[in-house]
Amino acid sequence: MAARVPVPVSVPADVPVDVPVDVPVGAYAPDAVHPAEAALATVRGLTRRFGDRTVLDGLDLTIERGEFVALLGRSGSGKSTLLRALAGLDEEIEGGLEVDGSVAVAFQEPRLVPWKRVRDNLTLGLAAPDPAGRADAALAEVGLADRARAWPLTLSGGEAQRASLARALVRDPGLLLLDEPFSALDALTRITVHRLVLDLWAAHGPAVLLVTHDVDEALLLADRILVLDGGRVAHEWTVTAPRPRHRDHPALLTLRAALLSALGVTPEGPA
Ligand SMILES: Nc1ncnc2c1ncn2[C@@H]1O[C@H](COP(=O)(O)OP(=O)(O)OP(=O)(O)O)[C@@H](O)[C@H]1O
Repeated sequence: MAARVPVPVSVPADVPVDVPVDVPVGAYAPDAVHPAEAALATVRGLTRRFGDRTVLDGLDLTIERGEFVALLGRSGSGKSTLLRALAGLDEEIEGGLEVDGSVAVAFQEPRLVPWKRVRDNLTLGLAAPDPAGRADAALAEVGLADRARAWPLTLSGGEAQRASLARALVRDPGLLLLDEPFSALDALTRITVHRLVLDLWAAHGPAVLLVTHDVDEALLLADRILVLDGGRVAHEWTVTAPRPRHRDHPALLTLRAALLSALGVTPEGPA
């Protein structure tokens, strides 16, 4: 069964296709399996082929409202492919995929439109009352109230990434997809942005699906950690350690070892 995923229609022509987009409720695969009552996103038998290569192979996944999920997997295992499918950016998927809410995406590079000021990047394609007011409120939340009229190229890496988060959040998404958004940041900025993301998550309550290569990042942030392998969710752990978490928490150390093993990393290096 081929899922019918519409191309988002609310995006103006000059917007790169990969800026956050609003995906209307029920826009996915009308004939997909209905999600369980509380589930925000339900994926059933998701398959994606590129030529004769099957990258996602009958993948099942459920994301509950408000939960923070981290997705790991070896390079090329299909993490970004899954995110693109959930964002409604891939029309060639097979299987059932349903999201009961709007979806926003933040990528590894902030991908701000360089010829638009920061505030205008946030309001681009935003169909909501008082877009400028909403944008300013979101910028204040990420500590960029004074950069609303700045050009994106004048922002530091951390500022640009915070602007990118604000651009996603201003859409008040039910599901926030984060595709390695912290990987290009230096270690100190990364810690600050981790805290910011947890604060924003607590304040706004979206479900988050974070793609990361960083095992510790997943352990510090997520309620649930998934490992993608063979085109499916091959491993899954629930993280119950209270937040704020410290990486030396005994439960996290045990989980860390299991995760590294699932990713094929031994203490001596890759298996
Ligand atoms: N448009 C495309 N055309 C052909 N092959 C593609 C396309 N997009 C992705 N692929 C292939 O699908 C596989 C999975 O890619 P994907 O980017 O989802 O992996 P990933 O797990 O996110 O990898 P990484 O961790 O390296 O970012 C890769 O082998 C990639 O070459």
